[in-house]
Amino acid sequence: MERRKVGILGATGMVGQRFIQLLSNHPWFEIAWLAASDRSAGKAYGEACKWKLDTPLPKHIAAMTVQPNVPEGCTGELPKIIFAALDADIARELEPKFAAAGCAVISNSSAFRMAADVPLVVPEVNADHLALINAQSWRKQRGGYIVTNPNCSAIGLVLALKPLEERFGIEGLFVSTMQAVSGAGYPGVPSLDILGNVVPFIKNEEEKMQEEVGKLLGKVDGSSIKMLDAKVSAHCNRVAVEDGHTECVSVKLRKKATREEILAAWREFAPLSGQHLPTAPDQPVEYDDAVDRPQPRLDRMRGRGMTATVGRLRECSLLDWKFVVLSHNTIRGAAGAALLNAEVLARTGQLNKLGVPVNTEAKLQAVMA
Ligand SMILES: NC(=O)C1=CN([C@@H]2O[C@H](COP(=O)(O)OP(=O)(O)OC[C@H]3O[C@@H](n4cnc5c(N)ncnc54)[C@H](OP(=O)(O)O)[C@@H]3O)[C@@H](O)[C@H]2O)C=CC1
Ligand SMILES: N[C@@H](CC(=O)OP(=O)(O)O)C(=O)O
Repeated sequence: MERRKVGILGATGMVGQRFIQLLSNHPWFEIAWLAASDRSAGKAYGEACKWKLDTPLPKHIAAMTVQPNVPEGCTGELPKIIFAALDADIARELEPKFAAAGCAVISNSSAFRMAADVPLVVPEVNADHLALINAQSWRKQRGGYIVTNPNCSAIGLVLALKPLEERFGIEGLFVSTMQAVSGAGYPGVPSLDILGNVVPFIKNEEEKMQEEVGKLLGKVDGSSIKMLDAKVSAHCNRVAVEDGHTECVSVKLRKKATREEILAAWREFAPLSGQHLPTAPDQPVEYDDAVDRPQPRLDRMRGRGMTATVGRLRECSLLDWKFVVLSHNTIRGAAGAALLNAEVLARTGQLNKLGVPVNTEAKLQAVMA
């Protein structure tokens, strides 16, 4: 099968590099275009980027020229599938330009996550929300659209919560995070601030987690999302860990559940099985019953970085149950999340009619039974 050509906006950053790593041998997609800021445009990628990952930068990618960050600046044909890894302010300006040019913009940034007609999606949790793209004006005019994935801490959290919400309902939750430094991009948090230290503040993070969980676990209601009716309180902290966000969660359920019932809900959670999506892990949520797991260094690469590891399930004297969840912030929490969204869009035919006006009848068949 011929691979579809894709582009990466923000290709030189921490998430952009993960996109390159995950796309390098992807069976469905091939990198054909890379863009970053004006500082990088015109340079060879290998010169513009400080490669920080532990696999080598592929030679053919290092030799590619970084393009200007506008659709019309492309030498040759602009790929119609754009993975975007831009800071929110820049994304707010640039992503609509690419959607208006008929591209599927598969975004990591928070800029449009809470917009009423923009899907905020983790495929195992709410793939049916992708139907919202049909309400976007870019879709009607030239076929383009924006799809987003959540904040990296919200992703691990909702993977653990979705099986509980489905079976028991969630009334409220309290979560406290320990977030890796790679979450702040490169160069990110100064070493003198973080070494031997914990910083109990990440700008806007608690607000984003709280509101995104409501949308992710919400229900499609016509052409909008009815938010989950639950109270969410988040504390977010930066810790001296390279990759992997750890979260301590206490949850109040609507229906009482035993420990065995909760473990079964996680174990049996396999909404994408049978879809054969290259980036989907066999087990999206894995429980480890060792007393001292999950740990970022030991567990972040489970399921090739796409599995959320849960552990330490025990009764909570304030709410009902408490547990710990860990997920890789730049794979499951960013580039891998966007890639999985693109794979679902490919499977459901939503990457076919880009660059042409689209009849807005919802064609998407939800991939979840
Ligand atoms: N790191 C993480 O764990 C996660 C990050 N995200 C989100 O993903 C996005 C990217 O984050 P991250 O990779 O960490 O950030 P980085 O700071 O590491 O990278 C930013 C990227 O944006 C590019 N850029 C900056 N200005 C412009 C511009 N005007 N036009 C085009 N490109 C520009 C940079 O290019 P240049 O090199 O030329 O400056 C670089 O490629 C952010 O919205 C972030 O919040 C989401 C989930 C997790
Ligand atoms: N702020 C997160 C990463 C991130 O970029 O989040 P968002 O995509 O919501 O801006 C962290 O520091 O770990």
